[in-house]
Amino acid sequence: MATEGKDLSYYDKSTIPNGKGMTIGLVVSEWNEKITGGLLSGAKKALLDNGVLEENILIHWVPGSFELALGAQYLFEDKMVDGVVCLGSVIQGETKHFDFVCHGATQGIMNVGLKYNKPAIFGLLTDNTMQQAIDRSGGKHGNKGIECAIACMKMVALKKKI
Ligand SMILES: Nc1c(NC[C@H](O)[C@H](O)[C@H](O)CO)[nH]c(=O)[nH]c1=O
Ligand SMILES: CC(=O)[C@@H](O)COP(=O)(O)O
Repeated sequence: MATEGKDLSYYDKSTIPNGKGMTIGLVVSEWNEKITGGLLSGAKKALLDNGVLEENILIHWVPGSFELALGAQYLFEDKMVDGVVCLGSVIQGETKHFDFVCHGATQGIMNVGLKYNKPAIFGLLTDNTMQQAIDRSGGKHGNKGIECAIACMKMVALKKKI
């Protein structure tokens, strides 16, 4: 199922663990800041709405999506975070650069979560157009930031349960 027809902002609150004891990092790309700022707003609100204390939400900006994984690694290495949500927006330009940024960011985010055995959530929008990015960062398809914050909370809770 594509994003079309899915509301990225929807979640069943009854399935969300209480976030009171969780510390969550939000690493955000400066590139396409209007888009990533929307993702950040959604993610932060979702965490707060489900019990995560504001002082336990650690927000850090990195230059671009290619740096998201290293930003997450800094948090895993130096802070007692339970999980990190990586938020970025890559929009196709004239060249193949889009492919390399997306690939590098994707592999990096996956690998850092596996390395630290903690959730590093893939909040990267990889869009053909700015409108597609707008639609997925609080527009007609909802907010990928909300989806990713909820995914992070669920994975943190799962790790504690196992
Ligand atoms: N074109 C986009 C970029 N490019 C920058 C890279 O992410 C990286 O910061 C640079 O190559 C230096 O290492 N980043 C995005 O997040 N979105 C883009 O559309
Ligand atoms: C994803 C990118 O890096 C891209 O926006 C850069 O644009 P271009 O491919 O036209 O150089």
